[in-house]
Amino acid sequence: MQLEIKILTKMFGKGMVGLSDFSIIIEKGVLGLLGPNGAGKSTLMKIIATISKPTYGSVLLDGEDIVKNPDLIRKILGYLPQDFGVYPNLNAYEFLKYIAAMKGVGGAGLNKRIDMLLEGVNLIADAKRPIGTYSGGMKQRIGIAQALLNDPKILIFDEPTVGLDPEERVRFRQLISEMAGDAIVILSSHIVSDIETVADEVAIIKSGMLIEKNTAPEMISKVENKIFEIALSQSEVERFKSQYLVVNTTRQSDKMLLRYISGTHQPAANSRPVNATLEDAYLFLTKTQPYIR
Ligand SMILES: Nc1ncnc2c1ncn2[C@@H]1O[C@H](COP(=O)(O)OP(=O)(O)OP(=O)(O)O)[C@@H](O)[C@H]1O
Repeated sequence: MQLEIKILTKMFGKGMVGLSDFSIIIEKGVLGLLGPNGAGKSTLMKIIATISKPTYGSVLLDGEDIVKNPDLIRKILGYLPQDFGVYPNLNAYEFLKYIAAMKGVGGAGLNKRIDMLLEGVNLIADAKRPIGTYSGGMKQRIGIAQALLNDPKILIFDEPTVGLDPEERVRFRQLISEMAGDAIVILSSHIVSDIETVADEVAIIKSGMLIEKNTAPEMISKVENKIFEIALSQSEVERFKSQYLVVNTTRQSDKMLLRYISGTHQPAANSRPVNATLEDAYLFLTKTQPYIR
């Protein structure tokens, strides 16, 4: 299975651009979308989920355009939107049965699948109380379960880990690894480590355009030997920031410890090299690299 997105553009009123000539090929596995606020991640996911139509461009599922024929993807799609709403008076079982009916999922195995999903998102114990009484993280988990109801071949999760505590984030990653199988899974997050642990490939988006699509180790290799730390006094920090791309600043007794990317410059005197992370690569690529056209 393959999704080929070709020169996709989404323009909103008043000249707002959601996506601009965006092209990417997505194949089986987990693709993590990273990008600053307003980069276009949700816009891209909504168009693939056929919730929104592009201004122009096409989305081909194994060669067939789903913009023209949305039913091709809808029956094999699981989607968790960013602003997932629930019916507060229904309990988890009732809600999932309702979504199953809307998706046309039924049959003898439905109750078993609902139990398995509720187990997977750790909601069995709370499954009989109204969703309106759930915490934000619990609502997010019922959202994850509903996206998986129809054993989808294409799964789209818009910021699925928002509101999840660390233990639930680990559980989510396990669930995705178990469920992914032969599916295409697309997920966005602002938490780089969430993407790094679960994604086979990462796409970095900025201003509606693709900056890089690669595996996390390949991206990290682009900043290998470029990451340094230096301890400076408070008065030296601003000048240093004007010369180098500083990715993190922490206080260390009377000094400031700056983590920075040397880029094409020589590292500053008295710096020490440190191992690069995906977060460093992300910041380097979003701050310095041109867009892919
Ligand atoms: N309905 C809309 N009307 C006008 N502009 C919109 C609309 N939806 C999105 N945009 C604009 O399109 C751009 C991309 O937005 P989008 O929500 O896709 O970004 P995002 O990467 O998902 O951001 P975030 O990480 O903050 O969720 C932004 O500039 C946003 O303001």
